[in-house]
Amino acid sequence: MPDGVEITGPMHARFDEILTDQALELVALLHRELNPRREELLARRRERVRAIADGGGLGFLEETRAIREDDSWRVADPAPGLVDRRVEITGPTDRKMTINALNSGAKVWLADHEDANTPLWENVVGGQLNLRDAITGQIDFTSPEGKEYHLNDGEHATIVVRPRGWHLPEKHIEVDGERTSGSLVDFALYLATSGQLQIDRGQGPYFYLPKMESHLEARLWNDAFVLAQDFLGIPRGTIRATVLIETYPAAFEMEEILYELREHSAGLNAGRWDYMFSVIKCFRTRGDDWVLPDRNSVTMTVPFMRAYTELLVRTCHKRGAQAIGGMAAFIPSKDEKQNEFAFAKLTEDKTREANDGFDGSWVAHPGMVEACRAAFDQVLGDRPNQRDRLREDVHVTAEDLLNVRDTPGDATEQGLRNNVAVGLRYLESWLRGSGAVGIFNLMEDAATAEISRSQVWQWLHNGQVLAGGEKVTRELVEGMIEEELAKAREEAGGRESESGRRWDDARALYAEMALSDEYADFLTLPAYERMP
Ligand SMILES: CC(=O)SCCNC(=O)CCNC(=O)[C@H](O)C(C)(C)COP(=O)(O)OP(=O)(O)OC[C@H]1O[C@@H](n2cnc3c(N)ncnc32)[C@H](O)[C@@H]1OP(=O)(O)O
Ligand SMILES: O=CC(=O)O
Ligand SMILES: [Mg+2]
Repeated sequence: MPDGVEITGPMHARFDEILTDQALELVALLHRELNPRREELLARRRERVRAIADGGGLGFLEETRAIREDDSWRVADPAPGLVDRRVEITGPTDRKMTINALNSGAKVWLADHEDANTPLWENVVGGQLNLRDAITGQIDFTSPEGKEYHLNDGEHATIVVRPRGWHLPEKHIEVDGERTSGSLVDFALYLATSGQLQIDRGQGPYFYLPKMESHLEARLWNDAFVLAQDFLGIPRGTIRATVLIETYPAAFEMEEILYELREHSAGLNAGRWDYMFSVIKCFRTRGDDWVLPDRNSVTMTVPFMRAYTELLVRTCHKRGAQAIGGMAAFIPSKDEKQNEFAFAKLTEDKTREANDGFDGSWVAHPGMVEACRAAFDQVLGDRPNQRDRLREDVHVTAEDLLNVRDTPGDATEQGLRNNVAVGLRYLESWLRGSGAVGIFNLMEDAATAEISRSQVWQWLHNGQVLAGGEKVTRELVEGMIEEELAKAREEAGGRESESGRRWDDARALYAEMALSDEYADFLTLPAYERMP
């Protein structure tokens, strides 16, 4: 074990293949060099939230105007495997999903250690083992029912790993007695154990970077890339990273984020669900102009969402970067009518993105890959992307990005109940180690769960009156929590079949997240403390 490094989680079978001396040395190096800055940047986030609560706003930065006005810089050309990204599938890195995602026909697989993953120690290290086995072609799986899974002979999706966001710690690897950063752990373990294998296959270690709130956080990632490449003897610029623009502050720093990462950049993605969460979070105490209607009525065509995606495409293409669309949360359903609806909505969503200039987009389920591809084929044809579509017609202002007031739709009793029902079901699943789950025919993950609890918090603390005339009160929400918990328990098979279930923990956590006066920055932080 390298000096100062301690593993506090169990060493299960084959964990030593991932927790190698070299990988842990890299974790230690990155922790010692970068963790103090990570802590400072997290403190800056808290200051910014305080400033907004005190009446401050968001806007394009004066101090980086020169970067925005300098037309001479571009990001790196797309790396092998990332030239054509018209359809990308996302999902957790368990063994079965890994095989299914790689076989799905998508161009890219976002192998997720963020929104779709509970950072259980077994998932953190086990996911890396699955990735490595997939890259060496030695992955197969037999389900408890006896179904066998192997990689197909054909082309497989390019692997792009999404490490945890800067806010999340890793408690099972300590350096000098301190918890490490989940981001740096996920990044270092993948790079050290699979990076060279990917290079040898003619691709590279590729990442999706989540939940950043400023270009300084992008600079921190870039510094991690440079340090890690030098440490491992990998040429600079080999790593490529696509940044999710999924926080409100980051929407004002898109160009700066591309600039910081330019030799490693693979573009930007519209992380629409976390974006919505961040909008609620940033302005949650600022009154009626900032209150969003029911989650399901905040579509991509409402003014503030439209401004954000238009600016994202414009910014990327101006700098030669790819613009990747957001997640359509629709998943196939066994109900024929519901299924038709899901496919129609997905096609509408992907067609709009393709017409707007996006180079590709996300789906949550293998059953949706073809529909997304078809929508992009219509626009791209044989071209691998449409980076040449500059969208010089787009002129988005700060006011456009901030125009939440003109979002149509109501806050309804049904919307409130749906937030409670989804949040409880999701948290129960998360606490059992499954961070992505299909609920009421939609994909739910950490980002959508954050919306559900934040919206309840905002409506309650804003004294929101629902469309039917009822005011959102603590008693109303508490009553719904009990009712929806009872329904969820019943649907899951009743109390007799509850062994291993965590309904009571989910109720306690949801109530804390939605009702307490002190708003928690991320629900995954207190949730993580409830995990072994
Ligand atoms: C806001 C954001 O960040 S979005 C990105 C993060 N979120 C995600 O990545 C969620 C990805 N999606 C999923 O995890 C899943 O689709 C779920 C959990 C929502 C639904 O999964 P299931 O309940 O298994 O759906 P369903 O039964 O229809 O799946 C059918 C098959 O497709 C597979 N499958 C479903 N989704 C995926 C996926 N994303 N990747 C790989 N395989 C998948 C299932 O494993 C299953 O395989 P099997 O038939 O061999 O058993
Ligand atoms: O990560 C994606 C999102 O929408 O959130
Ligand atoms: Mg997200």
